[in-house]
Amino acid sequence: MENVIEVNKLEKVYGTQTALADVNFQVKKGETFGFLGPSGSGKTTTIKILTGQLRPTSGDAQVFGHSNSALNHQSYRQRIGVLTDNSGLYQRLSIYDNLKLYCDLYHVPVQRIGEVLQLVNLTDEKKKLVSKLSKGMLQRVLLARTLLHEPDLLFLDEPTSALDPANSKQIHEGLRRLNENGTTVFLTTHDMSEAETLCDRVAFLHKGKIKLLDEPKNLRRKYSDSTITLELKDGREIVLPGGSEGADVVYQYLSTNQVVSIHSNEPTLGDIFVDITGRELV
Ligand SMILES: Nc1ncnc2c1ncn2[C@@H]1O[C@H](COP(=O)(O)OP(=O)(O)OP(=O)(O)O)[C@@H](O)[C@H]1O
Repeated sequence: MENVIEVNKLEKVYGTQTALADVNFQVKKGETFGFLGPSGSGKTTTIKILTGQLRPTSGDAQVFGHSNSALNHQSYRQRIGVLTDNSGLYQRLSIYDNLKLYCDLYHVPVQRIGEVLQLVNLTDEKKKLVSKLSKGMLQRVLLARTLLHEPDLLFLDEPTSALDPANSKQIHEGLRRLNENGTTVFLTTHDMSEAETLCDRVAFLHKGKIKLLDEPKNLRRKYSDSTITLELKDGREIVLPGGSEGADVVYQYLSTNQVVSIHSNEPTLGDIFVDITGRELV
């Protein structure tokens, strides 16, 4: 499959602070790629390099075949969307009028407004003034604006941080619909459940280095201890080894009708991250 992003030996040093050290990864066309890491691990620096806002100290970041020196060109910018926390919305205008202004400015047909509002589930709210919106709605308007020019590649830096679960879910649904339409998404987050929900593959970044890169299900399988937990009707929980030894015991409890539930003990992405780096995600 075609690679949309190719990053080789990327390094970024700010003064004496190394933000990225020998970072290598590829993002395939149509995939949702999660760049995960705690605060200060280098996520924003990577997005800034990939969107042409920052030059790397060394190494190469290619997007759509353009090398990093060409990533601030207009032709590249038209193919990407970047969701940042910089709102730039007009408070006294409605959602619709804000989006229309953007359409006029960037020569996007106004019919597109209806499509993007539907994607972020704001069709019924389009006449509301931006000054009256909740944080979650505001974030959805910003996402809608990012999508107006139909970018092939979307960069999202912590899209749901500071949102409540209901609003995060709305954003996730919009992103899933986009992904179904073939948009490639590069997402940074420190929210591991968000990554599990949305990402085809994830990279774990720690202190500017990629520690792991794979599909979430492969990582969970790789780091699973293969044990099984049985919850019994008398309230006990029994942890059993996988394989035939555990299967025999499971069968005995099942055949005597004592079992409430059976779980395989797969780790979450958060567990794996802590295992690899020895620290919690914050
Ligand atoms: N302009 C800058 N000047 C100096 N150091 C910087 C600059 N920008 C970032 N850094 C440092 O580079 C490292 C990586 O920062 P970066 O913002 O990329 O991390 P992050 O993973 O996006 O963090 P967060 O989740 O808090 O946004 C940090 O140690 C940070 O202090």
